[in-house]
Amino acid sequence: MPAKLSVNLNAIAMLRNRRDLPWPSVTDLGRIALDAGASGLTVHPRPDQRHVRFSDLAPIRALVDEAGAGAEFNIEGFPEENFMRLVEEHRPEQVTLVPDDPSQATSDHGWDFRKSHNLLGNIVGRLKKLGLRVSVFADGDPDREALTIAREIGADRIELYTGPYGGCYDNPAEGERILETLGETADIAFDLGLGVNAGHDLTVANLPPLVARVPRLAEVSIGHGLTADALQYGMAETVRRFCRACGQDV
Ligand SMILES: CC(=O)[C@@H](O)[C@H](O)COP(=O)(O)O
Ligand SMILES: NCC(=O)COP(=O)(O)O
Repeated sequence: MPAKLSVNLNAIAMLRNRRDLPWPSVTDLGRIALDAGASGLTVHPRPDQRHVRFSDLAPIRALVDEAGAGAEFNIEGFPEENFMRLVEEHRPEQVTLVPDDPSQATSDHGWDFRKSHNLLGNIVGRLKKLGLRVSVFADGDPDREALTIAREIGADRIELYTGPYGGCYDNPAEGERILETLGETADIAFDLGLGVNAGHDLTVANLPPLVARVPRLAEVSIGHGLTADALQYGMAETVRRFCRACGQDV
C-alpha cells in the first residue's frame, strides 16, 4: 500500500499569524487538502502558539470527522501536561511524540530512547488507555537496542526524522548515504513489529527515493515543502484573480 499523506497545517497557521486576520484559513486549506486526496491533517501545537493555535484544534477535528472515510488527525508535540490536555480533548487518531524544547525553532532530532524510557513509558501508557495510536520521533540511526525500547514502552510506530535527508537537496551523495541509514532504521523497526512514518523537510523531489527504499512506509507528514509548492503553483492563477479585481481584462 502506498504511503499516506498527512498535510501539516503549521506553516499555513504561521503565515496567518502575521496579521490579526483569519486568512490564510487553516480549515479552508485543510479541507482543500482532504478533498484533493490527503489522508489526514497534522498539527504541531507549540506552547507559545506561534504556529497552530490551541483554538484551531476543534475546527480541524470537526473537519477530519466530516471527511470520514478513514481520514486521520495527527497531533505532534512534546508531552507536557498542557499537550496531554489538548490530546485528551481533541482525540486525534494518532499522537506523535517529539522531544522538542519550547525554544527550538523547529523539530531537529528524535528521542534518546535510553534517557527518556521512563517519561515515554508513562506517557505512551496514558495515550494507549485513551485508545490512540502513538508514534515516536526517531533519528535515522539503525540502533536496534534503542528501537527495542521504543517497542517495549508500547509505541505503535516510529516517525523517522528526515530533516538531515531533506537538507541534502544540493548534495545527492550525502542524501543517498542518509537515505540508507533511514532505510536501515526502518528495516529494524519493521522487524521489531513497529510501523514507520516519516517527516520533516520532505518534498516532491526527495519523496520518491524514500518510498522506494522504505516501501512499507505508512505515512508521511509534510508542511513546509508542501506549502511552498502550493504558493508557487497557485501564484499565477492568484495574480490573474487580483488583476481582474483591479478591473484588468486578463
Ligand atoms: C515533528 C516535525 O518534524 C514537525 O512537527 C515539524 O516540527 C513541523 O512543525 P513546524 O513546521 O512548525 O516546525
Ligand atoms: N512530522 C513532520 C511534519 O509534520 C512536517 O514537517 P515539515 O514538512 O513542515 O518539515
